[in-house]
Amino acid sequence: MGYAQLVIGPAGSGKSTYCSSLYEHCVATRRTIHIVNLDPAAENFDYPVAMDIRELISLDDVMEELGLGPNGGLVYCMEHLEDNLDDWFTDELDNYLDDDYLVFDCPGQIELYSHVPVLRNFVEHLKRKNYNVCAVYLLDSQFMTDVTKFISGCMACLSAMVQLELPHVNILSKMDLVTNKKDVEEFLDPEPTFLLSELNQRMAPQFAKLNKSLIELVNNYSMVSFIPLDLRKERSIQYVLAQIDNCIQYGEDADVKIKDFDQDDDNDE
Ligand SMILES: Nc1nc2c(ncn2[C@@H]2O[C@H](COP(=O)(O)OP(=O)(O)OP(=O)(O)O)[C@@H](O)[C@H]2O)c(=O)[nH]1
Ligand SMILES: [Mg+2]
Repeated sequence: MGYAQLVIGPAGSGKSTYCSSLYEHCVATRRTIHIVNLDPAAENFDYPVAMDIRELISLDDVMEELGLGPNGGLVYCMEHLEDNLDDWFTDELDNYLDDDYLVFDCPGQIELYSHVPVLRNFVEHLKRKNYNVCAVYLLDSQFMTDVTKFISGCMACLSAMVQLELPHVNILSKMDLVTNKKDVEEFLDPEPTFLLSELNQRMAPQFAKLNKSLIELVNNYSMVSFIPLDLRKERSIQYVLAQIDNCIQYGEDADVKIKDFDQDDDNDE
């Protein structure tokens, strides 16, 4: 059984930075993880890149040869990855062991999470290869200071969840930039009634019915819950990682292995 995090979220929400901090955390705690770059437009990396979509296809070539812009080019690259799941990607995956832990640093284009089925098929492929997969959705805490942004952030997140049908952990990134923690805390695990009254206050009366439906929708998918992440704090990274590990049942198997190992040791004596 392998383990995988699919790190997703809007452009600039901090996905790649999260991946590199997670990598450093794992080095410090002597844990092995491999970070995979799935963003054909990425250029600089603060983590060692275990697999790289840019080895499969070049965004510059695609844009030049097909006359596509950066976003169309990216979608083309991702679809090319989809077409190569059974060969290039499977070959790459074969370099890793059954119990390895992979973290996929995804591009931020929102269409990948709303209606382009590439990531969905990518996840299905990982599952077929016996990986436990968890979606890690990053939302920038800078956009969490008022209820309308919160709801729109939730809707984008929800559309990703409906697409991917994966267990997910929602993270509020860049908490170090939040000066007034109180403003954000209101939105970490909010009561639906609080959200509704905030929303009604913000918007004209004719939206009351729509507001109610929106809050019900977000609430029914039980996804209005975010874990704050402050990358300056080791404890914060550790907590987030523990939640994700729990989601993909990572620790459970590891415990069994340590026990097996100890027993072998005993036998040797
Ligand atoms: N202060 C602060 N800045 C951050 C944090 N995480 C990311 N940033 C900054 O936010 C910007 C975007 O971060 P990235 O990690 O590249 O975001 P991304 O989600 O990978 O972006 P795309 O791949 O373009 O979608 C960079 O300037 C980062 O330095 C954080 O925790 N704190
Ligand atoms: Mg990135």
